[in-house]
Amino acid sequence: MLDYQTLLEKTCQHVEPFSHQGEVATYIPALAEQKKGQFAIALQTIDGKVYSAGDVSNKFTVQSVSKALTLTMALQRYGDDLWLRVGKEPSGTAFNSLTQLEFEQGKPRNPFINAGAIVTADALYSRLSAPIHAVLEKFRAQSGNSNVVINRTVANSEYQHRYRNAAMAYLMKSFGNFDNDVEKVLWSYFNYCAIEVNVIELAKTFSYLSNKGVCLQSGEQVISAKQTKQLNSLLFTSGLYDAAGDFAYRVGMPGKSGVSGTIIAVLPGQFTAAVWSPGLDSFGNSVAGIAALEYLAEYVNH
Ligand SMILES: NC(=O)CC[C@H](N)C(=O)O
Repeated sequence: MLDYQTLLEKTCQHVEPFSHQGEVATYIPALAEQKKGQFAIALQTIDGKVYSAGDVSNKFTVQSVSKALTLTMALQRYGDDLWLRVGKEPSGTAFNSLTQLEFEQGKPRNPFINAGAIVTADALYSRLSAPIHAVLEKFRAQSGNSNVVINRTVANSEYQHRYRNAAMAYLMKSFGNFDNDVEKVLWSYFNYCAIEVNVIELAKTFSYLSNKGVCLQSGEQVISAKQTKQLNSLLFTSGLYDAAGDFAYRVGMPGKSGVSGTIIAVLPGQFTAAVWSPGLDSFGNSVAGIAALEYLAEYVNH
């Protein structure tokens, strides 16, 4: 097998043409300013070593990748009771689809589509006195960078253009699956999405997913080894929305994507990887990001 550093550099070369493909997200105006043609990749192995290549110092907002961490924090507090409010099945619909929610009485299919993450944010809101601060602090502790911040421009832009997410949240409220003030919970959700990192920080934040629930930076047992397996299974079936099957087939690892063009991928017992490239396919997933992980997957043992 190639050593990781060489592999990441080869991956960068391989995906260069893909990094110009796709479209940057425009439905959040502040994200529309991202430029295509950029690419970065990092991974942290379970012995704590970090490898990276490409535009490594570039910052981006985590977007829906935050859903994996907020789900983790909700599982810490609710355990399996969380599943009374959100399902575990793949949705087969877009991340921001409303239709299923009406048919299924306001219970979102899974915690990774927007509706599921918003109801998870509502659950967290009930248990935390300062939820935005708590999630940000978690990112800081697990990324090993105490200076991680929230991009206020992106958070405000998302809140201003919140119509679809607000529609989902109010629909859930109408079905009785929402406990707190909708606007306050939405604001917290957008702040989680607007946390800003680089690929190294992001890979490190999710090291616990490849390391039986133990964060390599903080040393904390974040969730149990069993819950980690369960969370990885859900990422495998639903982390890339209605493209989860294609991603599973091409990459073969649990993953979570975000509309800033970032994706994390987990190889349990080996490493957590993070990629970023802003050009998105029609499912809202990074074109070069998926191509990179597909390439990487050919060279690693799993
Ligand atoms: N897929 C995503 O990354 C979506 C997250 C984005 N903040 C939204 O709510 O629309």
